[in-house]
Amino acid sequence: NSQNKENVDIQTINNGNWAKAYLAFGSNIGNRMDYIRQALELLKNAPGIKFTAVSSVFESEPMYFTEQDQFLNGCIEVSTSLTPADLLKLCKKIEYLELKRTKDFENGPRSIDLDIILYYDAEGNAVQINATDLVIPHPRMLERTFVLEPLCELLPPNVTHPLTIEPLVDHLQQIYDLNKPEDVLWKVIPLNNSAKQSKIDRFLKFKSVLKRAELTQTDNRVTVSPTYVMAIMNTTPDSFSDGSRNYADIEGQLSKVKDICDDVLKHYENVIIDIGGCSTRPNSKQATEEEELKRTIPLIELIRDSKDLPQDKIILSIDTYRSIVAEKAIKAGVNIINDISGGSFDNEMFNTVAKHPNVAYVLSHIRGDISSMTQNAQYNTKDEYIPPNSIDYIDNNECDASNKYMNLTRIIGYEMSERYSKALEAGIQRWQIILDPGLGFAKNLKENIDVIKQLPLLKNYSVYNDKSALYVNFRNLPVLLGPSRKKFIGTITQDENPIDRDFATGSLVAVSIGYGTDIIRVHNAKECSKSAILADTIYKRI
Ligand SMILES: Nc1nc2ncc(COP(=O)(O)O)nc2c(=O)[nH]1
Ligand SMILES: Nc1nc2ncc(COP(=O)(O)O)nc2c(=O)[nH]1
Repeated sequence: NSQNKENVDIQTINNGNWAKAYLAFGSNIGNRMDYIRQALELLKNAPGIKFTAVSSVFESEPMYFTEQDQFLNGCIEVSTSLTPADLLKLCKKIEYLELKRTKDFENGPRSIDLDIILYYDAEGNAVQINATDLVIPHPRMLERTFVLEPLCELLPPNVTHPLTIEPLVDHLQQIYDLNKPEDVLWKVIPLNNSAKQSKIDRFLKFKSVLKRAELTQTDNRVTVSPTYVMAIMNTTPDSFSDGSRNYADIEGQLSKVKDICDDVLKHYENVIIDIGGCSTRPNSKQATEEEELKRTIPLIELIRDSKDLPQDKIILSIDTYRSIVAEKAIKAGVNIINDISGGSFDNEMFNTVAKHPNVAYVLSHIRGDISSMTQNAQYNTKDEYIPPNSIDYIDNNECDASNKYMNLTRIIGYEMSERYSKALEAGIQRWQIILDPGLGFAKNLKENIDVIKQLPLLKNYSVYNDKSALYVNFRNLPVLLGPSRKKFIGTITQDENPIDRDFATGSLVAVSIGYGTDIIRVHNAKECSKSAILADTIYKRI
């Protein structure tokens, strides 16, 4: 298939010398995530292999032989100097020798399965093989959403199947159009089991489908699974909204945590509690690291030690931009690092998160730092959304001033895609990442409103960065919004005092869910959970 200039062709992605292969992994026995991580590690360290990208992880219904447990599936992109036959040998060695897989019968349960799906030679031409032990392209890939969905996270929409010459995204859509529920996957974010928690696999789970928007008659991927409520537990004396004076009274905080759990678990199966020991209000005085640790670690330990809290329903998050605080909080039992700085305030943050692949990471958009972000809120946008002029809306903005940006989401999306690429370079896995466009961080009233209204665009954003030859899309990445009690609400509702903004925040919770947010971060968990469950009932039940 001929590729014209602005198309992204495999050759340019393929850094010119080695071959490029796409593998699919699957596991449905034991600690599936562990098997997958071990297989990735073995692959990464194998001679003749260069890891270039890993997709999200999905939970899928077993196909063909359905009397078995659900699988975890995903895809891997590698550069390789191995021939297809040697690459197959390596996969088998990893499956059977290293990870002691036993194959009882076709399509039966397995600890790990590594399949070669596609293989492109050094010139970027798709290789076809039809041997008894190896068929490339994989003969059953076009009937499997658990292969095509992760593959479409790694490959731009113009990449076609070598035999059908049809775009992979179209093959995937054809399966979805059959409307078989078992084909719709759960996108999962694996969460660590700290010693005190039950041993079961823990995940954040999101299910999305393509839905035609009545007004625009365009198809957008929308989430149809329940929203996660992230309840704010600020332990700072000056946090601008709940002014909790009782940050030193740790028993008092524990009882507040109990109340939050009661309030949210009345409507949801899980509750995320976001513990913050250092205010991030614009121009606020920053607590020292030592002070932040004192305010947060003991509380995390107390929560995780508490016998009368529903541990397997509580997901703990720490709101910090400091890598040391993040590391200690993970040891104390948090599952999510919520970093408002997108890893830009502390050069060690990405490396720290990369060491814990079963800890989720909120990658937020910001410009400048706590004291300078308000001056950085200039975005030269126009109101109408003019999509990028390349295939299927792949942006290719060079991030220089000369470019006439058309739209806020293209600016924020591009800037987030750069942080995303840096995070992956540092070894963070795509499956760990939650996106947050950062309401109130280097944004004025108009931008905050536009961020919410353009959420469907951000969730479908993709960019091919000419400089880094990197294709990035945000497909299946969950989005978190934190509108609660913020200044832009007070400006519109004329509520000077943040504590008076809860009712308005409740409205904004519903609006945010309507525009597709997957996680909502709120102060008043009791009242906002009601807004959330109401909005979920309207917008998210298919
Ligand atoms: N959901 C799901 N179902 C499955 N059924 C059969 C096989 C066997 O695959 P093979 O034909 O590539 O060995 N793999 C899976 C899988 O990975 N996920
Ligand atoms: N992920 C995320 N975290 C945040 N932490 C603090 C604040 C500032 O608000 P607060 O001081 O009321 O917590 N806002 C966010 C936000 O919007 N997103």
